[in-house]
Amino acid sequence: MIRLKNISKSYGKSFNISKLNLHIEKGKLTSLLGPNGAGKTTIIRMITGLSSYNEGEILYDNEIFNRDSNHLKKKIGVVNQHINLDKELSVYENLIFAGKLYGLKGNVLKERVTHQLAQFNLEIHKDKLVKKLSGGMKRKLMIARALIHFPETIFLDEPTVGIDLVSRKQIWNEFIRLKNEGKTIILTTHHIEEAEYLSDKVILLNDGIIYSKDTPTNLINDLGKYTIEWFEGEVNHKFFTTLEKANIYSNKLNVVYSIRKTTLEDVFYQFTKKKVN
Ligand SMILES: Nc1ncnc2c1ncn2[C@@H]1O[C@H](COP(=O)(O)OP(=O)(O)OP(=O)(O)O)[C@@H](O)[C@H]1O
Repeated sequence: MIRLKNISKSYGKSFNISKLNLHIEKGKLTSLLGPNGAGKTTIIRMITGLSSYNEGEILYDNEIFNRDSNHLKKKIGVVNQHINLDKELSVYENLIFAGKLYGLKGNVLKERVTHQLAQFNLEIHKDKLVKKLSGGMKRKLMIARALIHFPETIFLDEPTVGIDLVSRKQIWNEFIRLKNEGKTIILTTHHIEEAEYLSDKVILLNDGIIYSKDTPTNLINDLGKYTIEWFEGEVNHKFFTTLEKANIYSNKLNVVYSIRKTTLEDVFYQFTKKKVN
């Protein structure tokens, strides 16, 4: 379990996290969702030792984690939001280099690299220089690289940006496989359907403050399981706990409408609208 206790951090006057408390459960996939600038990357950077904080402590299984906790860092894999591959090296060389940084060598290193190339459909590109890869391929390589040492805890900061739908779904399967192996995964994404599909828990945050933490199903049920959607100058939504209540309401509408199941995207949209406006 990862625990943030009373974490405070500020970037001058522009952004402030004050006494943040958070538990991230072991073996689960937890998503951090929030609008641009909510603080998702800042939180991930603090938990992975890439950013400092002013106050508080971070614990991995009751052990204090700081920027010098190298033995704990070896158990972590991080996919950064920004592409930070070595673009003058090939796909294969990037994976070899990353593996060596984690102390892998010989046949073990070669086997891991071969495994990762296969998992992310990168075999045919293995000798290409990174600078010649498409954006989606670079993203896949970022994920393959972060998992080269089979980490226990995996941080994915917008890992599937720019990846096509088919590849994205293959990557989702890989994340589910990792979760089923007992890995702890922390995800940020602007693909809300990705978070709905993958997450055990979703954290909604804005301005460095956590507003909710629950399962996708509970967050959806809290808003109302059924949505009526109609257009009257703008798109309108109303949420209902039962289909019967939605039907009664819809009978009073004199416009074209649709009734559908509420999604996590509706939850996120309502949350963001309220917090940003
Ligand atoms: N190095 C920095 N120096 C100053 N301000 C920063 C720095 N990094 C981030 N910020 C500010 O901190 C706030 C939170 O940024 P952060 O990147 O954590 O948000 P985010 O939720 O990940 O956003 P996005 O969805 O756009 O990636 C923003 O207002 C941002 O401008």
